[in-house]
Amino acid sequence: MSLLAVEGLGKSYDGLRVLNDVSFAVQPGQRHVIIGPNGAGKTTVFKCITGLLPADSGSVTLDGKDVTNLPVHSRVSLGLACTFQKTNLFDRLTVEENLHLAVLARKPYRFRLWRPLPWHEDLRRETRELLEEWGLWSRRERKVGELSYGEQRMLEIILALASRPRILLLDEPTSGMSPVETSRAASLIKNLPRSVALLIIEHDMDVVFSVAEHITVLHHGEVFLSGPPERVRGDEQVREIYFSGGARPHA
Ligand SMILES: Nc1ncnc2c1ncn2[C@@H]1O[C@H](COP(=O)(O)OP(=O)(O)OP(=O)(O)O)[C@@H](O)[C@H]1O
Repeated sequence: MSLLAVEGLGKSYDGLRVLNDVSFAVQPGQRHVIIGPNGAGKTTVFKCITGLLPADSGSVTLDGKDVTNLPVHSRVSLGLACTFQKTNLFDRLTVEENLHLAVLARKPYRFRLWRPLPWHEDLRRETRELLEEWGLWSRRERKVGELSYGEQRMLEIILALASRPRILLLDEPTSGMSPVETSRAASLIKNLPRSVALLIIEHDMDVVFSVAEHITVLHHGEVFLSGPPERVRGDEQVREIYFSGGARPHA
């Protein structure tokens, strides 16, 4: 069974149709990349999957459960996590404090001043494990606002993992990064654990082909092609879509 299934998704903004009958599926642990020219509807698909926007038609199924009408937080508790292009960190807190808050946010408790010590120690230990696992130990005391843009975006991916998602959606994880940062981010993404499936919107073709196991090409709000990277790489019309910007998809 697919981990995520998007079926017949349709969406309009003010009467203008931007998604039309979009269907694709993501398998457990799969690295699935969505590509398409500017305005193809990629971010809108993400917003419908996460619940930030209601779909006009179609359905979103997560691990066999229809989540089409569920709010964002319910989808998160079913194992969905997402990072968007704008970073969402606490600049004045340290790397460790940001991560600690992300770990804390996963715990199904409301804030209480007095908690048994082991509870706090568990949180702290988990935070430290994540810092070590992702090579952030030496920078744990740095204020997030002092990190480079690329480091902040990578930290955000790591924070998203703190919720132990089954599927992580990354919207243009390398946008705005220098070439060095881009290759670091690509290797971080490649090393993410297989317990989490990845659905990634990406424009950088080197990153796309180094990470993707499956690619869905969106064009004018429709799925133009969905298949393995070799098929996408060899498709003349996909090249035309990207490099001439003019081709309409075959039906
Ligand atoms: N809130 C909105 N109101 C009206 N139109 C919108 C809104 N958000 C997006 N659009 C339009 O919907 C279409 C799809 O936008 P979307 O951001 O999903 O595309 P995209 O493929 O992610 O583009 P990009 O690669 O440039 O980020 C575009 O024509 C865009 O202008």
